Amino acid sequence: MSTSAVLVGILAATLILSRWWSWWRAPPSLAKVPGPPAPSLFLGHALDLDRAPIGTRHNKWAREYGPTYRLSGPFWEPRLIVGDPKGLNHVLHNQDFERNASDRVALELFFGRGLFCAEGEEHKKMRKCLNVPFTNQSIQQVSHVSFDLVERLKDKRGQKLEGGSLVFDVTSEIHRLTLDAISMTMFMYDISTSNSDIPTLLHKITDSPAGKLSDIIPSAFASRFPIILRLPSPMKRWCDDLRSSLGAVARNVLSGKEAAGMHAKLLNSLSESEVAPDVAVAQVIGILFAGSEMTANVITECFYEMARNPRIQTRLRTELIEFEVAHGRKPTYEDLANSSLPYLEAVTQETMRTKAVLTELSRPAAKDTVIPLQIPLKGINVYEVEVQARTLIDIPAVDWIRAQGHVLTFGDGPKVCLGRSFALVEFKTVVSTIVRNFTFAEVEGLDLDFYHVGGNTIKPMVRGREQDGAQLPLRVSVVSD
Ligand code: HEM
Repeated sequence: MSTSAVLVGILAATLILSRWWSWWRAPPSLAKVPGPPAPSLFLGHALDLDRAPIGTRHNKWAREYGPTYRLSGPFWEPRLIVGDPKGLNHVLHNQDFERNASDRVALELFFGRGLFCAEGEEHKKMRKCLNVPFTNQSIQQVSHVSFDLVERLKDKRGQKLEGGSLVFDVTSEIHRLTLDAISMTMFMYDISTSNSDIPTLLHKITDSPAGKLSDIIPSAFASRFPIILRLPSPMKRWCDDLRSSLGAVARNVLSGKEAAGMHAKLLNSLSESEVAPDVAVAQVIGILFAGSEMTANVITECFYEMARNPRIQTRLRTELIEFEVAHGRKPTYEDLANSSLPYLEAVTQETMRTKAVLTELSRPAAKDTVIPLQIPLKGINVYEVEVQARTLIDIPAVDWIRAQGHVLTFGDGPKVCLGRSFALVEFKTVVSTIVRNFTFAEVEGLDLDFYHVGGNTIKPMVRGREQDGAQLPLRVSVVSD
């Protein structure tokens, strides 16, 4: 028998024993939490949940079992789903719940040891340093970059369409735009014109489909033995390559050749806080990644909804045209930031409310503790759940949570999104310019579903053509004035 087979055998046996030990030690209250039966003996709900289109499982279970219920992960690992308003607030604001150890190792592989891997005092210190370049004043100073980029995209697309209409995948252009926006504002670096391999690597990492057995089994082991994530794999290779390419950009930024705007503030803040060079590089990489991927996803989801709701699209365009007529100019940063266009503001808020692109916020308990609830556990009428250390707690991005007024799109608590103000202004800049100049329509005969993909985000796929990867084909036409 080969050494690797023996190693896998030992790991499997240890995992099964440790799961059995967890079950045995589990507080009785967790065993009493209601939940759906697992469709697979060994994989629990993991495979089914990862393969199902977004929104089709959690919403149904919440109706049946209430907002707090229990699922099974691979090898009988209990997962507590907390959609209760008081419960989720408690989890997100309390230091007894930390980011998943395997997520932290994965994020360290992605970005290096920065904000995404830190907890407690270390996280607080890093966050204080990184908050400095994200003030409204700094965002205003760099807002022209997004305006210039979207104008460039508008002109390029306008020329290709020659006044007519075309069907094309809108995701790639928007991803490139948001990557350029963050890299140019934060780092004075234009990735698109640099022939860099960064966009291709990002694409490979974030478009790798979830729901594959070959991913679920290792990630089940990784939750107990995070070191597994460091073993050779295509994902690890892409991450290493990405880190070295982004690292080269980051080191250039940190050498401080150019010093203006947000870039200078980030630089000064990192140097004043005496951040070690490898941590500074990790912070820069993390911001580049988080700043491009999430914003692109939420913008493309908005275009999809515009295509499905022509009435809303027309109303938004009318507001934009009326604004231009009344003011003799296009909306500026101040107009967008101060919500001077009420319908654009409503479209933005509604997109943020309904399109959380991070599918779930996972926070395992760091110690044995109790989660208070507003709505009692179904069937047993109890207003709290006892959890033991390492119990995996998931807050899913789903309709019933939003219906209670919790917009968790940017998370909440001490780890709330660092770039939310930046993202909101960028969203409004891109959506207002593109919708003013182009119309979007669904493509007849194509149905789209949204799936959980690698990188824990949501991406669209064409039904029946899922193997082609993430894409959002829409019919785009030029608006004639
Ligand atoms: C619409 C766009 C965006 C969405 C939906 C989004 C969503 C989120 C969410 C849900 C979290 C919390 C994760 C958790 O609790 O574990 C988060 C964290 C974070 N986001 Fe964003 N984000 C967006 C844009 C951005 C941008 C533009 C940047 C940077 C310029 C950014 C940088 C970060 C960073 C650094 C964190 C980690 C915060 C910490 O751990 O303290 N995000 N984001």
